[in-house]
This record gives sequence, structure tokens and C-alpha cells, in this order.
Amino acid sequence: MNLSGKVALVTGAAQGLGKAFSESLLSQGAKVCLADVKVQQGKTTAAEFQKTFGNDSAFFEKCDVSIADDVTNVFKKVKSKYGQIDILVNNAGIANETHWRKMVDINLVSVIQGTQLGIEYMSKEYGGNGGVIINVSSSAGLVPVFITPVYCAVKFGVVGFTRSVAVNPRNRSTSGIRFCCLCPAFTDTDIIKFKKDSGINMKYAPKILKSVGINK
Ligand SMILES: NC(=O)C1=CN([C@@H]2O[C@H](COP(=O)(O)OP(=O)(O)OC[C@H]3O[C@@H](n4cnc5c(N)ncnc54)[C@H](O)[C@@H]3O)[C@@H](O)[C@H]2O)C=CC1
Ligand SMILES: CCCCCC(=O)CC\C=C/C=C/C=C/[C@@H](O)[C@@H](O)CCCC(=O)O
Repeated sequence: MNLSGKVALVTGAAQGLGKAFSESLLSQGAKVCLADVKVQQGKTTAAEFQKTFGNDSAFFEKCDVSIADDVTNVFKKVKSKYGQIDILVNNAGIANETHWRKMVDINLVSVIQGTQLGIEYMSKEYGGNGGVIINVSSSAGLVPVFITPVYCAVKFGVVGFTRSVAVNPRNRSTSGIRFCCLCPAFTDTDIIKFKKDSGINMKYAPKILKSVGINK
């Protein structure tokens, strides 16, 4: 696919799936804003991409998606630097059942805010070019996972929210935006390292991972 002339905003882009999505977009010609709360990792990733794809191809912006003003600011920054937004990937996420309110904010509330801002910036109705908004849920947004009930709940929420926005007749007819929800299965990134304070039952987590071929 040729994405030259297109501009993407990817949250949680410093590492893992967000980094991989960004690299794929860049390799197809898009410019990408890498938004993440991890400053050092984000800067390192941006420098790596600038070296490969050109200095103006990517930039890092610090953004904690659980802080509403940070999310608003990152949209403004992308618009002022690249002039438009065509592709939005609401990807940032954590798996932590202990700090579950924070997880709800990061994994669900920020996806809702990001999608609403995406519509504001991208909809043809408001002077944008249309495009695509991709919300990253999980296979755990489709099936129950007893070791992570809150993670499961928010990922089900991302599926329900995205599907509802996508079938809104107004969005379908006039926005020019496609709304997609990704539900990846286990992928070997930091999120499945299950830190000690994550509240995820370590007795079962490795067994579930092993059952899908990941040996941790
Ligand atoms: N790895 C897996 O097995 C699967 C992951 N997912 C989802 O994919 C998305 C990406 O996760 P991974 O790349 O796997 O994990 P990861 O832990 O490698 O990456 C998550 C990224 O999100 C960032 N992030 C966390 N909190 C943030 C915040 N408050 N503000 C901004 N950025 C923040 C992190 O700094 C990190 O760069 C998440 O939404 C996750 O739930 C979905 C299904 C499977
Ligand atoms: C568990 C949360 C980790 C965060 C990363 C993810 O989003 C990955 C979750 C993706 C899919 C999870 C599926 C879990 C299924 C289990 O409940 C269980 O059904 C798997 C057991 C398989 C078996 O017994 O053979």
C-alpha cells in the first residue's frame, strides 16, 4: 500500500506492537507521530526511525494517554507539524489488575477520547480528509480470561465502543473515516511479562502463555 502523503498518530509507539505498527506505516511512506509515556524509549525509537526513513518522517511526543490534556496536546502537535491526521492507532495499553482504575483510564477511557478527537480532526464533516481509526483491543476482548477480569472488561469495552461508533449512520455516511478494532492474540512483548505488582495470578499466567506457544 502506498501511504505517501499520509500522516499517522500512534499511541504506545515507543516499543512493542505500537512500534511495529509505526514501522509498517513508515515503510509504506506515511509520516508518524510516536506518542508514549516512556520518554527515553520513545526518543530512541524515533531516532532509529529517522535514521531509516528520514529526519522528517517521524517524531516522538510525550503523552500519558490517561491525562486528557496530554491527549488533546498530541493531536494539536501533529496538526501543527504535519498539517493533517489520516491514520490514528489508539494502541497504548497496560495489563495490571492491581491498579485497575488506571488500566480502565489507559485502555478504555483514552481510546474513547482518542476516537472522539480523531473524528474532530479527521472527519470530512469538520474539514478533515477522512481516514482510518484503529482501536487496539485484544482476543481478551472477545473471550473470558479468568486471570485478568478487568483487562478483559476494558478490552470488551473497546470492541463494543468501536463497533458502535462504526455503525453510527452519520459516521458511515459523512465522516470518510473507517473505524477498525484489532483483537490480537498473545504476542511476545513486555505486556505479557506480568510484573509482580500486576495482580495477575502467576500460577496460571505461564500455563496460559505456554498453551499458546509462548514459554516464559
Ligand atoms: N502483546 C500481546 O499479547 C497483546 C497486546 N494487546 C494490546 O496491544 C497494545 C500494545 O501492547 P504491547 O505492545 O503488547 O505491550 P508493550 O507493553 O510492549 O507496549 C505498550 C506501550 O504502551 C505504552 N503506554 C502504557 N501506558 C501508557 C500511557 N499511560 N500513555 C501512553 N503510553 C502508554 C507503554 O509505554 C508501551 O510503549 C495494548 O493495548 C495491549 O493491550 C492486545 C492483545 C495481545
Ligand atoms: C491475559 C492478558 C494478557 C495481556 C495481553 C493480551 O491481550 C493477550 C490476551 C489474548 C488472548 C487471551 C486469551 C486467553 C484465553 C484463556 O482464558 C484460555 O481460554 C486459554 C487456555 C487455552 C487452553 O486451555 O488450551
